[in-house]
Amino acid sequence: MKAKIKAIAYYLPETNLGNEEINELFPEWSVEKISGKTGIYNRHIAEVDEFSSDMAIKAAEKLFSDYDIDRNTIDFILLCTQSPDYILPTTACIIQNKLGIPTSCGALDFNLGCSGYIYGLGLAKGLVLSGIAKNILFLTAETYSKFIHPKDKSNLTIFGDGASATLICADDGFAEIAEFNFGTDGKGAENLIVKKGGIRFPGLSNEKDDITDEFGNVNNPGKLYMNGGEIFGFTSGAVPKLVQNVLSGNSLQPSDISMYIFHQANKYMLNHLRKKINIEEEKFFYFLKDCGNTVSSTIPIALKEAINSGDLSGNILLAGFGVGYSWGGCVLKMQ
Ligand SMILES: CC(C)(COP(=O)(O)OP(=O)(O)OC[C@H]1O[C@@H](n2cnc3c(N)ncnc32)[C@H](O)[C@@H]1OP(=O)(O)O)[C@@H](O)C(=O)NCCC(=O)NCCSC(=O)CC(=O)O
Repeated sequence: MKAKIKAIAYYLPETNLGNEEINELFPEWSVEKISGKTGIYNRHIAEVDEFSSDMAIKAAEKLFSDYDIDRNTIDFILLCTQSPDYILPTTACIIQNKLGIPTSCGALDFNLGCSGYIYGLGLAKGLVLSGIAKNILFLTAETYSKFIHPKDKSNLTIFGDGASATLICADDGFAEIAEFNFGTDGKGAENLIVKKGGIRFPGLSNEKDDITDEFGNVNNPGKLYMNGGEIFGFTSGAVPKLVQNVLSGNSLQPSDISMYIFHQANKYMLNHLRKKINIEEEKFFYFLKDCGNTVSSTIPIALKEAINSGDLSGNILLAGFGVGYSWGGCVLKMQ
């Protein structure tokens, strides 16, 4: 038996945040400076009353209608999110009910960021190959905008909200999910973190807790903190090794890969990785201009766009890396 991807869809919220608006707030960063550094021109931002379940449901409904999928066949829901609607219950349960998927399905959330799509494919493959499930609805959804401090220009330029839906089936689909490689280093936990709002430090962020650092950057323990330099250093070390491990785990050479689709962190990071790993530009997919870094949704969004562009074939190497630290990669064999 093989686990295969049968369908992918995604959803981006309607409200846009363009570089012009960010430049109005932070005149020291011109429109060109932002796009030149990040490769991002626009992000989509969830409405005040729009949450991860709402976005994941929209992505799933699009998947069902675009591919004419019968929701009664879904027997497992996986949701990757770090911005769940509630601490409990699991958001996947709310989604099962709202989508009208049969109660005979399993459903769970898992908390990962930019490596999350790869982990989800791994979990889905395990469920299929063990015979536990046949048709898995794998969702990713993040509303990072609700974590970002309005005065934090660095995170504002990079992250956007979004959701994706992928259907993984037993022996039915356009891409076989081949071999994986995973890694974790919790030493980096402090470098990408929202400290407040869990159980250790409960409560909402409060303006009086704002902290201004020596460079004038403002943050707050209830908002997203990113040490960009440290994350850059981690990624630069971990991802080349990850790619090597994924290639050897699949008994492939770099020349056997027809397209590399990495987590779309930002252009500066992606260009650095592409050059360091020595990947030809035409084999390296970029898709972040209009949506930014949507965390666990960047890979499925880019994969969908690469499929739409019409020339995806052979072996595709996916790689995700980020918060945790956590990383993972795998090969898709296009059918
Ligand atoms: C954030 C960065 C792009 C910042 O780049 P640098 O480290 O070079 O920045 P720096 O502070 O040294 O500044 C160098 C010059 O770049 C400018 N600069 C920095 N950030 C900028 C931005 N966002 N837009 C425009 N200009 C920017 C500075 O003003 C400065 O300009 P001048 O030279 O004119 O003074 C980079 O550190 C990076 O790529 N870090 C990794 C971030 C990342 O990948 N995060 C997501 C992974 S995890 C994830 O996605 C989420 C998850 O897992 O949940």
